Amino acid sequence: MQFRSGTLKGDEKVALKRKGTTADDNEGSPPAKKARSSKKSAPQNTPTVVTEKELVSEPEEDAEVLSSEDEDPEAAAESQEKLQSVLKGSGKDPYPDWKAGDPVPFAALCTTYSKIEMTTKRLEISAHCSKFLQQVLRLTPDDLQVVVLLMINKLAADYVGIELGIGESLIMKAIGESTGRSLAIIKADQKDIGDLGLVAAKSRSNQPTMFKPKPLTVRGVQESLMTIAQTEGKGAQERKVGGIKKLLSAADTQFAGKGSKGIDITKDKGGPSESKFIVRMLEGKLRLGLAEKSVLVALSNAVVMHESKVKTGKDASGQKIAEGERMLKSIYSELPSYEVIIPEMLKHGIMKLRDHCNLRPGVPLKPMLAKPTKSITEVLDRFEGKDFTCEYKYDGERAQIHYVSKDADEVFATAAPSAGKSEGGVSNIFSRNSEDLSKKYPDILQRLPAWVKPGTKSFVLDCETVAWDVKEKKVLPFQQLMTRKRKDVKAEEVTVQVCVFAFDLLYLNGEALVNKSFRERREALRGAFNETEGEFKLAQYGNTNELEEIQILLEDSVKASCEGLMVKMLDGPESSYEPSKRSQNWLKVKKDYLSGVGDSLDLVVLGAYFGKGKRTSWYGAFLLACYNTNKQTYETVCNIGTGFSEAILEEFHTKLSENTIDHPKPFYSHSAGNKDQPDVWFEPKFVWEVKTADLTLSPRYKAAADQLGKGVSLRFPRFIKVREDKKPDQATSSRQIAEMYQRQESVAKNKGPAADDDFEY
Ligand SMILES: Nc1ncnc2c1ncn2[C@@H]1O[C@H](COP(=O)(O)OP(=O)(O)OP(=O)(O)O)[C@@H](O)[C@H]1O
Ligand SMILES: [Mg+2]
Ligand SMILES: [Mg+2]
Repeated sequence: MQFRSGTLKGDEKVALKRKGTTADDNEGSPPAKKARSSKKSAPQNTPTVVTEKELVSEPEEDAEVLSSEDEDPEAAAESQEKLQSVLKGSGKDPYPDWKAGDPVPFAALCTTYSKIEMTTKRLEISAHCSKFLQQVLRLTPDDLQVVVLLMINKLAADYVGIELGIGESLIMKAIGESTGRSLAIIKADQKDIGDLGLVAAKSRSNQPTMFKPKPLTVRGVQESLMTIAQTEGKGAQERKVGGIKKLLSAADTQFAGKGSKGIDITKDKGGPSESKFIVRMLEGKLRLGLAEKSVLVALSNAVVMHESKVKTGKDASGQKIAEGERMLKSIYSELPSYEVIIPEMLKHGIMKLRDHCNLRPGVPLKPMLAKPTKSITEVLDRFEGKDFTCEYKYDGERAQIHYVSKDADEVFATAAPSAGKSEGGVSNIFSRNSEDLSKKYPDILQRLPAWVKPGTKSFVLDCETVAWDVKEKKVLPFQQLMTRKRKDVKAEEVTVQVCVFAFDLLYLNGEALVNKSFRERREALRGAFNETEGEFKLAQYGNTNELEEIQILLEDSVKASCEGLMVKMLDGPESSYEPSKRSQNWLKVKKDYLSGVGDSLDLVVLGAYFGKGKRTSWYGAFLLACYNTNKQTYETVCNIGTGFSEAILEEFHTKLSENTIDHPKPFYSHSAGNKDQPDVWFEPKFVWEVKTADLTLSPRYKAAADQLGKGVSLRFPRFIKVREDKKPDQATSSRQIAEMYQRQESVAKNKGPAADDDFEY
């Protein structure tokens, strides 16, 4: 098939492909230029004009716990006040039936979950959370940590690497076996109801019970989930099913024997059913509309209220509540570990946390992220009147290196399970996801001590690992890095050499540097390390505000096999390191930016279409989605069939077919139209990086539809690579897509489609 520029939308192209062509016909085709000209010549693709008012979206909780992107301080103050009035309202405990010192009943947590699920109002959600946590603090403070972790649907901090996310088929099997219903009936119910949690609740409430098992406790459930998550090896699946069955049999004892009157799934979203929430925890998604950030805020509120009641017998003042919230947010951004913070907070009080909890080697923090830009002129506009620096943007894998030498004074019991820990020090590499990469890069850890100057005893370093051509002495493309094994790599057997490019220093010799200016941090970085050719380098940079000079830096960076530039504020509080935040103070300029879009997207694979011709046994095209962090749903954004090699299609077929599900998940937001249904649906698991010519509004897709009225879709989407370092809920958010669309439209309006290009490759 010939690619006819300007006549097809990306999705139409996929549709055509399905009629008998192969997926990568267009390998190497629609370049940005064609796509742009197509936009001019295809007026039917011109997006509907959206008014300012429509663009004002609801404030959205970001997946990154703390990123309070562009928060409006006035609105924040107002909501603080409202929250306090809600909090101070009725003093009744949310769950009366538990005595001080008793383990927290799981039913109590489920009651709170259910209340949260019944409202969409952020303040009510926070209030329910906070009241429940206050009751935990008063009656069973020892369980606080477990309760908080379950509220954010985690079994442990990310770096521990324990995750749920059990496949539908195992869960269905366990529901069937534990309730004596056949798998066929469970499947039929699932088809009908579309929500496994509710299927479990229904199955359970219809079941006559012979004896009454002991009620579940929060701690007991957490321990069982942990065991299930950690089951590996021979017969693991059977043992997992066994574990789930046990949990489900002990669930909902308060409803047991009450027959179908127990739970009416049509009412109240199934109510506080324990089975429902257990199943959702197993699936890895609670779907309460409870963002991690809200739990953090509720926790700080609850602790401040509790402390005040204990000390003075009265409610805390609004000011105290606000102070507590600021304190906990700031602590958590440097030390994102409830396992460390909660015990210290219970021991010393929330306002004393700074004395006990600080950034520390061994506990990875969420990295600071950058905002995309479309051109150097945009950078100059944004940083006008400020000193900034332009660093090469290396194209590899983000890495946070944590190190404490064996003879340092600092000893932390909470370091991640690391290679070096048993010998006394800390020596870890963490991914952007806070996953422990130490087993992937033993060669880096081995060489590390040689890069450190004698006085450097401990540090946390932010850097990019890049594949390195030892012979030619230059950076290799990202694809080379991906050919490295991910686990159990032996330093002697490394085939792909890596060079570490360091660009920030967050901690040095016992002191956190995150609040210092970038100029100072860079100075400290220079002072603490020795560069070693091909092994360890500081990121190349130039400090300039001149357009032409930046242009040259950009060209040089590309010659050095980099992706473009990272432009960073140098001085003042704005140049501090902002963990987990996509900051205005870090801007990325990519060499191959496409007008109006500026960056690639990372999308979740939800479904696929079978290929045609010789590819009937593989998938030829895929349905992709972005993530709505507010609603915790996946919103479809395009069909894609371009950019795949045969080998990769074969590989994807193998991997994806293990994750098929019979019906789309209830948290998939997709078009209901018959012709828009993919041939197969998948569990949300894989994240792919995709480039697009531009964004357009389309009734077939749902991305950012809340903000824009209609869904956004991608034109000429093209597969770039698998994002192994991103989880589905770290995919590009609906809000980012709305932002990209708005910026594209404002550029189109002001200057015409491609008028702002000040460089081109
Ligand atoms: N000098 C540098 N300073 C900061 N980051 C750098 C630098 N060089 C390379 N990087 C990498 O660039 C990344 C940011 O740009 P990139 O477009 O690669 O982001 P991404 O991983 O796709 O994530 P997202 O699209 O969510 O921002 C950083 O996370 C880091 O891994
Ligand atoms: Mg990158
Ligand atoms: Mg990206």
